This record gives sequence, structure tokens and C-alpha cells, in this order.
Amino acid sequence: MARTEQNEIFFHEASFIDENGQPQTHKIPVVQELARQGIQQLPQCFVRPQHERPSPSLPYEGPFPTINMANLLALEEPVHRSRELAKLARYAEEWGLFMLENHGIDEEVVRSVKDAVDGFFSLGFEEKKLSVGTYTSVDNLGYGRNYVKSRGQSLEWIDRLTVRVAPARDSEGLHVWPRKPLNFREVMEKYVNEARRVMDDMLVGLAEVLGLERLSFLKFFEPNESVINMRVNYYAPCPRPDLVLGINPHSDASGLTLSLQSDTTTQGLQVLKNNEWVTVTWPRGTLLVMVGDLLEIMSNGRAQSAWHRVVTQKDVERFSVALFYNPPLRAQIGPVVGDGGDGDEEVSNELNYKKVVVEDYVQNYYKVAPAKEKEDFIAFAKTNK
Ligand SMILES: O=C(O)CCC(=O)C(=O)O
Ligand SMILES: [Fe+2]
Repeated sequence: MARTEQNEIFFHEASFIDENGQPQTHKIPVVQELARQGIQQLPQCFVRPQHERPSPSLPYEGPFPTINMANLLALEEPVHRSRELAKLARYAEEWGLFMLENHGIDEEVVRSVKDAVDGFFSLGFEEKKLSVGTYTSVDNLGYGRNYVKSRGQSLEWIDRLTVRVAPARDSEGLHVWPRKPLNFREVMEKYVNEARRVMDDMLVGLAEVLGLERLSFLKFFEPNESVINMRVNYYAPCPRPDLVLGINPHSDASGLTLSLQSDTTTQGLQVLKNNEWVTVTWPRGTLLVMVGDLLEIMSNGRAQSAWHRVVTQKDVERFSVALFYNPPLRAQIGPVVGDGGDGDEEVSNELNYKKVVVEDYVQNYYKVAPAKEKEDFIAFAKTNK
């Protein structure tokens, strides 16, 4: 058979420890490059078993959970504010995520983040690799593939860039920020500064509406030691969206996650609600807030982390920028229970979760991932009741 000229295939390298405790390296095709080459046939390594494939999912009927941040902060409008707070409690309990409008982050700042991401992902593969250094000791950070655990697992249709933004000293001495575009770091740090304020306000609002002291959650997030990881998820157009996932189902091992997405689409993210995958409708200009496992623990289960996944689209590229906001790695967190407003102190046998050290929780999470269901992750912090 005559051979036509082959396109060069680019690979990310993934190192992992296999089930026998042996270090392994696995080569993973760079999804963006496959898409750039216009492949029509999906490589087998991305094809999911039948039961994991995304069946068509309809957008949620009715207005998608949305919080208006301006109302939340409007102390001089107590009626608006308490209505918004009530919604916040309901969404945190029933959905684990919601859209955030009127978030107050300057439009220009958001625009510049999207431009910086576009600038980075429009570089060639080798140029991207050269632009970003590698973390030597920290797994799952840097430019590359998503977390890989074994050779047999279906690969996710994604390339991603993860940077530890805070504490800033964690990336000192390591070259981990992209050098291109030139303003990447400056733009992202400016955004993260504003985003942190939004997340802090959310933590205060959530504590308040759950009948807890205002700083009950925020107190775990010591400003100089808390960790913010920024993950840019890039999903290239996919020839067979019906056979793949952009990201496996998971909950985030964070306190809170705050995300923005590209203007190319209003879809991509799905959340499990009443055992059904629901497509998140994501209007332009809104941010997404997600409850992570650590906040579920801190709230003794009243806020529920969202079990979510990402689907891809045929001719549409999409990116999201997720900020994972965590207490310091060495911090011990645990459920905070108040008196529920009725003056009766809760007793300790009503605790559904144990105290855990953040680092231990995260380590276990990566040991378990990819998980089949949320319980696989969160069981680590549950009391045996
Ligand atoms: O792309 C998205 O909207 C979600 C990304 C996500 O779930 C993650 O980075 O943990
Ligand atoms: Fe996530």
C-alpha cells in the first residue's frame, strides 16, 4: 500500500507508579496537535467504554443556579441580600456549583486572561514546552497532559497548563510560568488577586447562611500560606465527541474552585444532579463557583462538592481557567458546626467528617483517582457512623 506522508506525532510524557510500585513512563499524544492535523479518526486510546460515553444531555430546564454577587454584598439592601444568601445555601447544598454574575472583576482583566491563554495555546508544541519549565518535585503541575495513572485508562481529550500561583514563593527558583506571551504572569496574578477577594466573600457568605460565625471557613485560608493552583484546561475540537470525555468525572480536591471559560461556547461542563448528567449553561461574562471536597468537610456536609465532568465538541475549541483555592497544605481542617441559630450546641457525634490535614487529603485523592464515584474520594474524611 502506498504510504502518504505521515504527520509527525507529538507526545506528552506521563510518569506514574504502577500497581506493582514500579515507576513507569507513558507517552500520550498531544491532543491539540492531533486536532491541528485535522485527524478524522479518533485514536483508540481516547475511546471510552460504552458506559462511560457521554449520552446526549439536555441543558437544565429552567434557570441554571445563578448568584448575583452584587446582591450578596449589598448590606444596605437587606431584603435582596437575604434572598441571595438563601439561594447561595440552596445551591451549595443541592448543586455544589453555581454561576456567578456581577462578580465585580474588571472586564478588562478577564479579557486579558483570555487573551493570554489564547496567546499561549496558539504557540507550537515545542515552543510551549520551551516556554514553560517543569516542576521537578510536584506532580500534576506544569504544561502537559492530565493526570494519568495506568497504561490502560482511556485518555482525556485535553491539554493543560497548571501553575501554582500562591504562595508565590512556591514557584520562586522554579521556572514554571510561561515566558510567552510576555505578560502571562502579570495578567494572571492581577486576575488571581481579584478572584481571591471573590472567593473570600463566598466563604464568608456561605458560613453566614449556614448559621456559622462569619469567619468559620475563611479562617482556614491563611492569606500568606493558602494555595491557589491555576489550571488552564484546553479542549481542542474533537472528531468524535460522542466517544470521549475532556475530563473524567471527579469532584475537586479544593476548598472552592472559581472558573472562567472561553467565549467560544456556552457549554462543555456537566454536573451530576439526581443521578443525571446535566449540561451547565455558562453565559458569557459569568464565572463558575464550585464547592470542593474540603469545603464539604468544613461544612460537615451541608455544602456538597460537585461531581462533574467535561464533554467535548466537534468543531469548537474551548478552554477554562480554574482556580483551586486551598488552605495551607499542612493545615488541619475539619467540620465546623455552630448552634444552627437555635442556641443548642451541636454535639460531637453529629460530625459526619473527621479532621484531616489538607496535604493528606490531596495525596489520597491522587492515589484514588480516577474515581468511579465521589465516595471513593471523600470517604477518606468521613467518620464511621
Ligand atoms: O473545563 C471545565 O469547565 C472544568 C474543568 C475541571 O473540572 C477542572 O479543572 O477540575
Ligand atoms: Fe474539576
